Amino acid sequence: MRTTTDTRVDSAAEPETRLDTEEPAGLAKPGALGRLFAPIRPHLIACGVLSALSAAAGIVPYVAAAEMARAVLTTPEGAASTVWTWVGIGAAGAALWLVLLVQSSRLGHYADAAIVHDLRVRIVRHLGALPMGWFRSAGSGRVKRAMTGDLEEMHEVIAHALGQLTGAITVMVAAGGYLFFVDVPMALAVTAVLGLMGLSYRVSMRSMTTHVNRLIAAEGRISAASVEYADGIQVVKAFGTGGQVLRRYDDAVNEYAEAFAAWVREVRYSSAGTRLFGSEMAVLTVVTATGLAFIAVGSLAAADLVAFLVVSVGLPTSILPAVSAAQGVRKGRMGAANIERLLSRRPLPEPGVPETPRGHGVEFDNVSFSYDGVTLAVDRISAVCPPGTVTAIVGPSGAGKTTLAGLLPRFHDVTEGAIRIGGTDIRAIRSADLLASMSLVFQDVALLRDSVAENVRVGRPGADDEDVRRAAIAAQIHGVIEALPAGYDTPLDAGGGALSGGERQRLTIARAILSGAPIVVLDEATAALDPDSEAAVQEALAGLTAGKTVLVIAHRLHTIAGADQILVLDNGRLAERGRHSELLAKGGLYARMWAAQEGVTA
Ligand SMILES: Nc1ncnc2c1ncn2[C@@H]1O[C@H](COP(=O)(O)OP(=O)(O)OP(=O)(O)O)[C@@H](O)[C@H]1O
Repeated sequence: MRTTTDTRVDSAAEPETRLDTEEPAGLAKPGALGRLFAPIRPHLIACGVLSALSAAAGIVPYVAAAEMARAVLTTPEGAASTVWTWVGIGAAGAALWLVLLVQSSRLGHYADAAIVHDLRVRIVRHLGALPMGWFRSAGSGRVKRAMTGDLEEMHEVIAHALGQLTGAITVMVAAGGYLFFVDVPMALAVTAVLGLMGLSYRVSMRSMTTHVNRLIAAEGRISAASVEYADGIQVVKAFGTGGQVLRRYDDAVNEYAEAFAAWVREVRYSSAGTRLFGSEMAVLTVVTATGLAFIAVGSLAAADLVAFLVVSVGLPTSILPAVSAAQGVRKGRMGAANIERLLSRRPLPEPGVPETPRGHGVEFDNVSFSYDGVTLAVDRISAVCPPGTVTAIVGPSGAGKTTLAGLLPRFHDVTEGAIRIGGTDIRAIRSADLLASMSLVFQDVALLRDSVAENVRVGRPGADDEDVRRAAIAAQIHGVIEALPAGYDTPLDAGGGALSGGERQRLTIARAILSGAPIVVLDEATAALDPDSEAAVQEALAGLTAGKTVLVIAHRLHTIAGADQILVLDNGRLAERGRHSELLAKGGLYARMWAAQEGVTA
């Protein structure tokens, strides 16, 4: 079965599946940020206004200091009252700066909490409505990125970057205005230094998107190679393929380092220019040199130079946060684009007027399905699976067994034909009811980070401890659970911790038994279990499947020799159908597969 948690190295190596037709991260319709932030626009505007006012108030103490100096230096005798007035103005500015800063930060964080919560709920609801097949194709990394990384970028923009940007712009305008008011030629000299800083910054950011996308792609390959290594560690160790996997990891790391080095190489001069022209040292040097020269020729008063020294030297420190804020906004735009793309994925269509199936027999009626719209993974298959019978699906690897079985719980919707349960098209059944009507037991056993009891109770939330115990007994796992350190209360990690493969599978069988769903879709484990475990699993399955409509994807034919009907798939088509003895007598594909397996196992 092709699943996201398969332990096969080859499947883990696939960076993208053909189903996942998303554009690369970050390349999306512009304006995503604005659209996602629409519900909190009034808050953001208020936050921006408060940040701007706070930044303007923050300039006042500097201006006050400069004005005091000018007053004292130009008219020392009558300066006292002017000085005290500016002391008052400066103090009021400082107090206002603090109050407004706290208010704008409070508002920003409030808006942030509201929108991030809103987006989280929307994402979770949307993920709940997406077809299961999407999760299998996109992988857990995509889901994790939307729930964590992309949302963090949003937080960065709302809670920090917007305030920093508006603040920096206000400082530039307010302080610049004051400096032009004091002396135009000097103000032009300061503008020239800061202009050079802006120019260098623009040059260094010219090809940022290209470099960032290259880095993101390399990062993706590094994490794919790490997951591949961790997921396939058993195969890697057993077959000594570690070298090959590690080489892929090395290549990805080298590509990342090379991408980074290329970026650094390209921007080394422009970045240095940004730092140099954006430093207090540069502004101080230019202001002092130009100011003294102007004083020497009599075009500038010494008092005015003091004003420039007080106000302009602090400008780079106020403006530089805007540089990182601008980057934060860029990243936020990428995160918003990713979230918007996820939210725009088509959910599983729900029926307008849901129907209730009359019975639990399953019928595949001329069913076809294609992942890529070109090749049919399932090609016009018809079969009837009456209630209380076992239908086995067999066939070579890639024949379409997993795909066909996955169409029943609507992991994907059929491309053509129909699947019916109790005579009702599954697309006319509410998806929650559809899933409640079946137990899915897959080989990539999904366990929760919770106690053993809760892991079984997932089958029927609200079931009491006695029901859980009875299900565990029927699934032949009760004895194993009792032997665990804390019995049913033993915590499990997602991988199942101390439980063996067979035990983990029996735990999910217990879960399915507890659910009591009338249809069972089962993917038999491909990994060979030891004879004792296999016998226990088979007994557990007998407890699960009695009286149900059972569909089993079988890899080891001897386990389904007693099935009521066997569908033999080949290349997406139904090659043969019948009971074990009939198919053997036919001497076709099934008989050949049987001979090959018996030959191997004999
Ligand atoms: N998510 C997917 N996206 C695109 N193609 C897929 C996807 N999953 C399976 N396929 C393709 O569909 C075809 C049928 O695959 P499927 O996994 O159903 O076969 P299978 O009989 O279950 O194989 P196996 O026994 O190896 O699990 C194969 O050609 C496979 O490459």
